[in-house]
Amino acid sequence: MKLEQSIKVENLNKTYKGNIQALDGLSFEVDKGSIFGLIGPNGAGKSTAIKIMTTLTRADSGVVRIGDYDVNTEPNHVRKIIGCISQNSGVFREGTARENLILQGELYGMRGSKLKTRVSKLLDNFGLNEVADRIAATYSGGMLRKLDVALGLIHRPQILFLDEPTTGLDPEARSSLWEIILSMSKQENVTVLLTTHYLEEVDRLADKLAIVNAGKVIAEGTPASLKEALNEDMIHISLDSKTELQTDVIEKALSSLRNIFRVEIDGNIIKLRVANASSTLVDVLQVLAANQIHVLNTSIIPSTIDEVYLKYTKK
Ligand SMILES: Nc1ncnc2c1ncn2[C@@H]1O[C@H](COP(=O)(O)OP(=O)(O)OP(=O)(O)O)[C@@H](O)[C@H]1O
Repeated sequence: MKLEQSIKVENLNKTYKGNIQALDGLSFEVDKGSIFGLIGPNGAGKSTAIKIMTTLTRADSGVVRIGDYDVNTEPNHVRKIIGCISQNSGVFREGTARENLILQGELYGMRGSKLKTRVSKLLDNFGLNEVADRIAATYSGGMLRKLDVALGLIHRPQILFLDEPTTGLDPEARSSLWEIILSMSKQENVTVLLTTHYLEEVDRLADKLAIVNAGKVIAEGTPASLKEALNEDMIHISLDSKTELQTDVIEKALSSLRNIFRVEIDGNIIKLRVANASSTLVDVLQVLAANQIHVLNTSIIPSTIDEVYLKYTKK
């Protein structure tokens, strides 16, 4: 069954002055209520895509639909249903968190008890109650970023755009911010599109991701499906340290097997990069046993999203 889409990007092109091509046929779709990661090297075109999707700039050609609206012909409708957190903070540093949130709500036409209740809920959910009445200039980087995201959510957007939201935060602040974003997106059924250079974040958080390079999507899928498609896991085999290591025998024995891309012998551990790890491990153990090489234990280490990313972006 095809899910309802919140974002549809079709064949987007954008060339900046000086003939700098930022987007070259970028296309992808984001399911409603899901978390979607756009990853790619510096200059791949992620921020440009976000600027187009959030109506801050226009594409030269291509179609973008945000919810039920077209960014070119209905930008005002788009702006009402999205929240954006850009790389630069939008917090007014001389105001408190509460004042920032009230001001932002008023900009969206919210007033009275409705606004007050929303501000209290966001201060609560983002753990900003204690500092709510202190000016933002005194906040830590983590608190400022939380306030930024809270500002983006004040008007209950359907779709939240986060451009590198956690850059510069320490691991604890990053994980705490993500926990809140995840919980808010589930509570309020918000679709989240994020860009980040922290690949383990998209691996853990994103339902789907797209790898962008030179302005186009070069790979797309769930983190698990992309890793599976890479089909390059590691096998580590520990050998008995009491027996003398016969490197040449091991290398010769393993060279008869298919599915092994790389063999490295590190002390008493044989490290193999392989395809079809489970069945290859069975073959490896048989070959080692036939050569009287005694194995103590084995482990399969699945490939990471970093490896998927490097494979596609290094091409
Ligand atoms: N306003 C602009 N004028 C001219 N060139 C631009 C402008 N904005 C971006 N570019 C260029 O367009 C290309 C794509 O940039 P963009 O910022 O969209 O990439 P990105 O993937 O977001 O990179 P990063 O990860 O560094 O934020 C780059 O070559 C960049 O130098």
